[in-house]
Amino acid sequence: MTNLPSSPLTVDEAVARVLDSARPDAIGSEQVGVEAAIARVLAEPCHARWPLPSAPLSIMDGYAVRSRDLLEARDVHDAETLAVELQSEHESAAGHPSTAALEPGTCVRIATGAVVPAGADAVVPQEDTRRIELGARVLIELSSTALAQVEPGRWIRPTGSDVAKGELLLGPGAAIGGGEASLLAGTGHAAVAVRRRPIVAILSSGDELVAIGQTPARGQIVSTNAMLLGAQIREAGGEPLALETVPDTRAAMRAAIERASESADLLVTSGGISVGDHDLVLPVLDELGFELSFRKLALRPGRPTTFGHLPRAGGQPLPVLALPGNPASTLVAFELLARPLVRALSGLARHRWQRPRRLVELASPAEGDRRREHFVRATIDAHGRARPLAKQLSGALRSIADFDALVRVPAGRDRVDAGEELEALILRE
Ligand SMILES: Nc1nc2c(c(=O)[nH]1)N[C@H]1C(S)=C(S)[C@@H](COP(=O)(O)OP(=O)(O)OC[C@H]3O[C@@H](n4cnc5c(N)ncnc54)[C@H](O)[C@@H]3O)O[C@H]1N2
Ligand code: MOO
Repeated sequence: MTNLPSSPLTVDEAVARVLDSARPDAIGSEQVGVEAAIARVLAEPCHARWPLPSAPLSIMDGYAVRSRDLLEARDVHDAETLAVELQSEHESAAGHPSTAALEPGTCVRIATGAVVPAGADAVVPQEDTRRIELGARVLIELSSTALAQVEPGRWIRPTGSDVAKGELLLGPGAAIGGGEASLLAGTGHAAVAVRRRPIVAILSSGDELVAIGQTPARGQIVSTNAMLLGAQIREAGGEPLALETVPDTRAAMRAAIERASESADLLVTSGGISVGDHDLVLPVLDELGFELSFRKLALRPGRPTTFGHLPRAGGQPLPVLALPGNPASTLVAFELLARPLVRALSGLARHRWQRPRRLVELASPAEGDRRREHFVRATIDAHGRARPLAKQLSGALRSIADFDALVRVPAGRDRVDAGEELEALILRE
């Protein structure tokens, strides 16, 4: 049987315990196409298979030149402008490099992104030139600006200047977004090894719950927590596994937990974790050999939040976070405890497990709690100030809709006045 600790843990202590127990290495990886890797976590180091750019490329539309010619005219002969012959048959366009080497005293037309031909070592932008037609010949007159600015390498991206061949692109734990996928794909990775998404089983329980779409009878409510948790799990990078809503019977609860234990990397339950006669989550977990880590937190909303591990024959123990059923308690306790755990299990680098926190000024007062830290749901206005929602009861659906931040009112403060600054977790910008 589970022993109750004398004083509840603080949120920070509880988060540390949850994260210390995380075993990300128990979750494997899979090979996916690079586009499918977006929003996933890289599992292995990736090195560039070729340099970028793979040849010297022009940064400007203009003319590829030999800088020696221009520097000689400028520095030796004091020329203010210089006309060079255009090799009009050897244009270098993007995807169509010129194959001819540039002769002294000549230039070729070059487009942005096109390969600089052999012999050329600088580009002169088109706007610093004038085209002169002399019968069949075309001369390009390079202006005084062009002469003043020219130097070897001017307006050219050298081979490997973006990425060298073999360079480490990204390491294990990197979060892959569009930019990272572009870097990988552009250097030869059409497929990459990503971490498997942790499977998070969701179990909601309660005889009062009816399915979404049904009209609840008196005393019944629509079961919304599984959907809420599904959204939070996906946002955290996990894969939700929704178990059916179970009635308040030991047999049904036990069967659902055993099913979760077969395939999940984490089990999150909502409801049935308080001290009522019908609160069966902990008794059933105990029947199954639950190893308790903590049973209660100095957290509002979310006081009865419970965490521990269920042994599994021949495998890693299953971490179980039992969240209170009140919707705000479910949301806040998931955000504070389960989200960092899902991110840890997903293989993300440690500094990305928790949300960044920042100080916000209150635009209106926030209510506190004598014994518990209060995570107040608040909107953030255009000036970055936090305005707590009017309703903060943990059972109020109004208290979890249309807010931007969780503002942290320390335990022991009854009220914090407008104008004061508090730490906040920004959930949406
Ligand atoms: N004597 C005590 N009573 C309570 C205590 C206490 O310390 N001593 N703690 C209170 C606190 S704080 C909370 S929070 C709740 C938590 O209770 P449970 O986790 O056991 O949750 P339930 O009783 O099952 O449900 C609470 C509330 O949430 C609604 N609910 C449940 N599941 C869902 C769902 N899937 N979708 C939407 N809403 C759900 C449920 O209908 C209840 O209204 O305990 C206090 N009591
Ligand atoms: O902790 Mo309960 O979650 O306040 O209502």
